[in-house]
Amino acid sequence: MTKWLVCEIEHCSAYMDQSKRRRGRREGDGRKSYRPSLRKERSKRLSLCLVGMLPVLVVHGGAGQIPKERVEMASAGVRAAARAGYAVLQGGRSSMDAVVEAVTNLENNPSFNAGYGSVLNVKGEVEMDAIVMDGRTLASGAVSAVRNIANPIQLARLVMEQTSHLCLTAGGAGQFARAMGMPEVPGDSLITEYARMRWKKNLAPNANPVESQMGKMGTVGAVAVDEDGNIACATSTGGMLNKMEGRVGDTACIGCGGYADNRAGAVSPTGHGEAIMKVTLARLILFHMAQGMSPEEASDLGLATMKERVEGLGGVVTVDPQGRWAARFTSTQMAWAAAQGGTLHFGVFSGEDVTQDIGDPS
Ligand SMILES: NC(=O)C[C@H](N)C(=O)O
Repeated sequence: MTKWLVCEIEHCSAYMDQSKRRRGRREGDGRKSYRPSLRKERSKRLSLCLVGMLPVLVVHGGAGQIPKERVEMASAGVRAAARAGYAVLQGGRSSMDAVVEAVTNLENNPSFNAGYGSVLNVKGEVEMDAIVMDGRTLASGAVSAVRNIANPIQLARLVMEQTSHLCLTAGGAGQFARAMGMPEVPGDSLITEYARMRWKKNLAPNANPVESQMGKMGTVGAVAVDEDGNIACATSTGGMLNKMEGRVGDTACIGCGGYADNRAGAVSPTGHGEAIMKVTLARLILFHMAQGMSPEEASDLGLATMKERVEGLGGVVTVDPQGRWAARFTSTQMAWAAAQGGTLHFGVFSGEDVTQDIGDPS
C-alpha cells in the first residue's frame, strides 16, 4: 500500500511538471493541439494513479448448490484458474488473453459444467455455448450448440478475430473450427461419469431438470481489467441439464451471458439461462454501473430484478474500469476467486471472502 501511495504521488507530480511544460509551449506557439494532448495526459495520469488496483481478474465456477463432497474441488478449481489468468496479466498481456486463459483452465477441469464435464442434452450429448467480449472496441465472438471441441472459448475468440460475425452455431461453428485447424475430439471424451449419472436421473418422467440443475450448476466465466485499463469478459458452458437438442442459452448471447465495455466494466453471469436472457442480465448490471452504482450494488440489483421479475436465480462476477470488483449470487452457492495486488480472494458460501497470498499454492 505504501509503495502504491509513493508511486501515485510521483506520477501525479510528474504529470504536473509535464502539464506546466505544455502550458508554456501553448502560450509560446498557440497550437490548437494543446487540448487533446492535455486530455491524453490527464487520462494517463488517472490510470497511473490507479496502479494499485490494476490489473484485476475475477472468475466463477457457476451458481447453484454445490454438493458437500464437491465444494473443495470447485474452490480449488476457481483458485487455480484465477492464478493462471492473473499470471497472464502480470506478464503484461491483455485482459482478453487473461480471461481466455482462465476459462480454458476451467473448461479443462471436469468439476465444472463447461468443456470436459459439460452437462448433457436430452439425447445424452454435449452441446456447448461460449462468448468473449473486448471492452476496448465492443468486439465480441460467440459459439452456440457446438460439439466435439475441447475449448469452445477459444473458438469464440476466433469468431471475434477471424470473422465479420458475432455468433456461429452448431454445424457451422464446427466447420469453422475445422477451417481454423482446431482439433476435433470425440463427443464421448467430453463426458464425465458424473454428467452421465445426472442425465440418466433426469430422464425419469417425474424429473425436474431445471430444479436439479439449480442444485448443481457449474458454468464458468471470467472478467478482467489489465494494466492499460482494458476490460474483457469470457463465459463458457455446457448449458442446462437435459436441455432440448439445439437449445441456445444466455452464454452465447451478447448482453446476456457476458458484456464488456471499457467505459462501464464487465460482467460474466451464470444461472438459469432463460431467466438471464429475459432480463439481459450482463447489460442490465452495466447499465446500473454507468449510472454510478458500484459493481456490488449493480450486481445485487440486477440479480434481485431477475429473481423478482422471472423467478430466476444466478450469480455474476463484475469489474469496473477502476478495478473495483464483485462476486455476487442469489443461488445458495457460487465458487469464485479474485486476484488483485498479489492477493487472492475466494469463497463459495454467501458472505465468504477468504484471502491468501497469490503465490501460496494451497
Ligand atoms: N449453469 C449455467 O449457468 C447455465 C447457463 N447459464 C445456461 O443456461 O446455459
